[in-house]
Amino acid sequence: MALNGKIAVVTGAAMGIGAAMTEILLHNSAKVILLDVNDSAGKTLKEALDKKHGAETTLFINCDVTSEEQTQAALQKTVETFGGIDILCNNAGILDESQWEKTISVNLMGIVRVTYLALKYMSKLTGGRGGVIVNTASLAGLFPLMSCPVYTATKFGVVGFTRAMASTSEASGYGIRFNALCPGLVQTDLNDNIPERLGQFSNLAATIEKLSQLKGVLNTSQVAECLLELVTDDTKNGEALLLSSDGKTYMEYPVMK
Ligand SMILES: NC(=O)C1=CN([C@@H]2O[C@H](COP(=O)(O)OP(=O)(O)OC[C@H]3O[C@@H](n4cnc5c(N)ncnc54)[C@H](O)[C@@H]3O)[C@@H](O)[C@H]2O)C=CC1
Ligand SMILES: CCCCCC(=O)CC\C=C/C=C/C=C/[C@@H](O)[C@@H](O)CCCC(=O)O
Repeated sequence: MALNGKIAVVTGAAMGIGAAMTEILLHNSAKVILLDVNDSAGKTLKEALDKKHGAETTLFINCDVTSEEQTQAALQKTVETFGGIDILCNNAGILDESQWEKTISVNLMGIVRVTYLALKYMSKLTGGRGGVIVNTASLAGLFPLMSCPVYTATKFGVVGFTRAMASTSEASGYGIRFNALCPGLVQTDLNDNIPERLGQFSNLAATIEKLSQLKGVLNTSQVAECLLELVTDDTKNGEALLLSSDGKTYMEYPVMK
């Protein structure tokens, strides 16, 4: 898919990986709707993007992906303003093992919610143009992270949901590709104050430090490059793209006979 003039929605766009995804999409001439709960960070980023890319190329909407009402309103505003949605990057996520229900609500239920609401506008079955949905999972969606069992569970869920929806879409004719992005540790705010984020497992904080020393820490631009690949390569559907300091590779799954 060529990105020129395409309409992309990015959740969790105000900071970290989402902000880098927004930048690379704009750089490739897409228009981007930034959804985030962090109003001040979203507005600050929008102002900076206006100077660089022009005000008409982006829209920031304060939207909590755990809210059906806010998400529906944000997608409706997107379509009213830009005429459709071609690309959805389900990226919003948190790490807070002490608030495990909230973690499931944002990381897994949020992705299901935004996807189902966006289908109405994207699916060829309901008048949409088709397109691509990329869900930010994690290496912890493929390999267990011992200090973060609930975060791990949500990310395994995201990978499973993505792969199942890829088959659903193919079988039903939505015209939408679904792929999961699985980075290792990335330098963002999510990696600050790790002991507090681990809750009852804070005794294992040193294992994360060890992991970062052993495997290194990625920067957000490296993750954004992988997003670009999953969005633009029309052959990719139902894939999980792993990114670590060793490089990128597609997960190979056994085929059921
Ligand atoms: N930083 C890392 O090491 C890795 C992060 N990831 C995943 O990447 C995604 C982005 O994370 P980072 O950029 O690292 O974190 P971050 O904390 O820097 O940014 C997350 C963004 O999501 C927003 N957000 C949080 N809850 C939200 C909600 N309910 N509705 C809308 N927006 C919400 C935040 O306000 C923030 O702007 C997450 O899904 C995370 O699990 C995956 C692998 C590694
Ligand atoms: C608090 C850290 C935030 C992590 C956010 C992420 O999504 C990063 C996940 C990155 C890598 C996960 C790799 C898991 C690998 C394990 O299966 C094993 O190889 C490492 C064991 C160490 C451990 O479990 O801590």
